[in-house]
Amino acid sequence: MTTPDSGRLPLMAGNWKMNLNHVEAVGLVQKLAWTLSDKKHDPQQSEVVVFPPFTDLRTVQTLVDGDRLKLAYGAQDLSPHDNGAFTGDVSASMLAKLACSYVIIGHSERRQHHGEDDTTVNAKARQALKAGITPLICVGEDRFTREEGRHIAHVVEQVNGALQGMTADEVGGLVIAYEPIWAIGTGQVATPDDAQEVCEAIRATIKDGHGEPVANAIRVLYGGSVKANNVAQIMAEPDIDGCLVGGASLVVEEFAAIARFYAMS
Ligand SMILES: O=C[C@H](O)COP(=O)(O)O
Repeated sequence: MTTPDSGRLPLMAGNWKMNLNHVEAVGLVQKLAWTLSDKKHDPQQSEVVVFPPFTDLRTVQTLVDGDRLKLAYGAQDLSPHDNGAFTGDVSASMLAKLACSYVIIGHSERRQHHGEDDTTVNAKARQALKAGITPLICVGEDRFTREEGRHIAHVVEQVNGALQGMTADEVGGLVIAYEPIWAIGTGQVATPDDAQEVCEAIRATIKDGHGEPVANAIRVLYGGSVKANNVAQIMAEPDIDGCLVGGASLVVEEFAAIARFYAMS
């Protein structure tokens, strides 16, 4: 298999959430890099990114740089502010100093537990872009919204809110992850058809707002109970360019298999 017809390099992102201390982070990153190399992972077939907690970022940076690992890394959140009296926050420029390539923004757990709305997500995404870090913006509906049949409208509203006021160039470099909340950590992965329906709507929204070339360039991921045994079906969908993986990214063999979805028959 070669890079998909879309020309978009699949992205397999491992969100560790609030797990692993720095000793465990060293173990996981080393073992992941070793496993991918042992299994002859082809970086032209998928880009692999890990998202450790803030406290592990320096450790991961040192490992990736020192051992020239073929892994990228990013942060799970950032401040919407430049700097100043914002106790506990971490700024985009701090993450840029740690050479983070990506930052997750608007994960449903941030929206749910920290009251983040689309305005916050937009402000954070702008901070990331200003610092040269690629935002990975999460959107997705809860079970109630889906049962009412409002999931597409809900996600489209989140996407438009997150991208408010951005230029086509800025939008073209983003990653958007569709994560239905009811699928996160539940084992209830969305069907490929359901995931495709929403990812297609996300791309259509980008096309309406920013034009076809931008819509064709942007990578749209699916997240929610992705495992080695369901990734191939999800990745077969034309508007899904990768996966945002939680629990399974903490298990090296599982995440390595997900990253190597292209090798599954
Ligand atoms: O960021 C990752 C998502 O929340 C998915 O988590 P999960 O793979 O454990 O369902």
